[in-house]
Amino acid sequence: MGSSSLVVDGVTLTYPDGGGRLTALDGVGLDVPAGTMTAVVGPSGSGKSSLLAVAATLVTPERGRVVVDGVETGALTPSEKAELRRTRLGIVFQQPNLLASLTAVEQLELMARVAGVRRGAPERARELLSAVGLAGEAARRPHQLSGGQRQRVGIARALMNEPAVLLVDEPTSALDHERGAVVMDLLAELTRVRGTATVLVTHDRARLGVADRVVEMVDGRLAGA
Ligand SMILES: Nc1ncnc2c1ncn2[C@@H]1O[C@H](COP(=O)(O)OP(=O)(O)OP(=O)(O)O)[C@@H](O)[C@H]1O
Repeated sequence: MGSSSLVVDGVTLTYPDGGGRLTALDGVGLDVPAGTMTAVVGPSGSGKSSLLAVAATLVTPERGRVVVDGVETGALTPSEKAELRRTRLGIVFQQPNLLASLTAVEQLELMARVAGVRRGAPERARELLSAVGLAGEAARRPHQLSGGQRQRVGIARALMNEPAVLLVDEPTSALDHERGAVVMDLLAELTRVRGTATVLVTHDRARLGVADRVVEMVDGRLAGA
């Protein structure tokens, strides 16, 4: 699939473990076309977070390739990788880590400023907050938002620089059932509307129906499609 926005191919990653090495990813391959969402499930310690870290270019695998939006990341310098993360990757962490002193709309505008994009940023920030159902909360600071609303600000912020690839770590872990369902539906909709190649790591098997594809990580290997 040459048109996939995210290609992970034959990736092996190990960590130091006592005197030896622990294999966290063992020849993992994953193609994620634009506008589709792949959910990654699997037991604790199976390698799901490691896969996201490799796809995010935060960790360099020993073997294999990671291609983001057509860019081979293997040959990039650290600063080129940082630039790639700012401009082509959207990352949603378990905890959105919003800045306490900034309003919702300012959290998004800051993202644009960091990426060096100023033109149209306020309008785009408001449009994205509206897309995640927070048009009325734009002027609120994190302590004035619920956990689910903060998570949605984190999602909107990740989309601020129009990333080709959206990486999402356990988006519903801090949310109750109903709010978790809202976030999953929202991610599926944003994936289609914004055309991102989305990878979502989750423990929650109840709402996998909204993903285009579900893969299971077991002992550092991917199974199922
Ligand atoms: N920085 C590290 N140094 C050493 N070992 C690590 C490191 N990070 C992860 N590991 C090990 O690599 C394996 C895969 O971990 P990883 O965090 O990717 O799993 P996971 O599926 O995301 O787990 P969880 O669902 O609990 O978050 C585990 O055995 C873990 O202990």
